[in-house]
Amino acid sequence: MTQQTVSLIGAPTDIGAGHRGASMGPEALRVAGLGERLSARGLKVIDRGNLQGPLNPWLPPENGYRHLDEVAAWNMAVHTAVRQELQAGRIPVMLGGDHCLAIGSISAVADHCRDTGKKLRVLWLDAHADFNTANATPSGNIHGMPVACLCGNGPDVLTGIGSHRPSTSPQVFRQVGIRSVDEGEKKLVREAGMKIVDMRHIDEVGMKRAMEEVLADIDEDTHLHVSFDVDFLDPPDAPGVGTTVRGGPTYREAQLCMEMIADTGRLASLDIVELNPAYDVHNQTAELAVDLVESLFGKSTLIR
Ligand SMILES: NC(=[NH2+])NCCC[C@H](N)C(=O)O
Ligand SMILES: [Mn+2]
Ligand SMILES: [Mn+2]
Repeated sequence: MTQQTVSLIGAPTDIGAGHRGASMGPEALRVAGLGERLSARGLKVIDRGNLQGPLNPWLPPENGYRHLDEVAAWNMAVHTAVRQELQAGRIPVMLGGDHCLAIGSISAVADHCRDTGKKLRVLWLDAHADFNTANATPSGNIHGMPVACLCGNGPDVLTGIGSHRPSTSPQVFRQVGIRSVDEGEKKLVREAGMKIVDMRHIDEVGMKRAMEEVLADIDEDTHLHVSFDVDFLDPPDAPGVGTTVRGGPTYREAQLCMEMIADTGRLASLDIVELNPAYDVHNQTAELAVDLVESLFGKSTLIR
């Protein structure tokens, strides 16, 4: 097999979040050895450095959105960078930054899939559904809205990023690890028919069967994008995030999830978002994220 190339793209901003500090995420992932570990897995790694965008003015929401113009500017930068790496045949790994940046990365992946005739599948690993709208949001923070925006439900400056509006549809998503959905947001995910593997389902059937369900209809034509919100993980293991929710996957469950994704051989792009070093303890959450991303790229403890 030809050697695959991974491009690391830093997007150092907390523009869509309710806590400051995710802007330090890209550097914490580098310090935790992300590039070196992927190289050691046999991948060619190019670090594109960090994108630039507006500073965080830290203002209250206006008309239901906080920092809307700045969020749009950052996402346009992410879109362009991710698109470029895909066109060059590389695997873009977007280092957030908060989860609003998935609007830019996934719209780029969706455009690329339209160009190449691939079938897009997004695995959204998260404690949250991130399907809020200006009406449903309890906070105005746009990191709680990217999935809705990508499905065309959001402000024009965000739903219009990329060459197609909407960029994608709820059918494209499989959400895993979900355990915090706001009241109005629940109604929206139900109406949209969003396929959600929530923690209750993982408790009931186990991570193995839950992931078998999630990965069932992936085939050789699938472009698999993983949007990994680090708050997916159980907070005692991963304190370095702004919005912790108790009762996430254990270390072993998260490993199995990543290993089963790797086994499909279809991973073609990745976001690592919401890592917040201001809340971390000795960079342990960044190190855990790197460990799991290695598994996503095929590291395994299997002996047989
Ligand atoms: N990407 C995240 N961490 N999202 C958290 C969203 C929290 C909450 N549902 C909100 O909309 O404000
Ligand atoms: Mn999220
Ligand atoms: Mn989250």
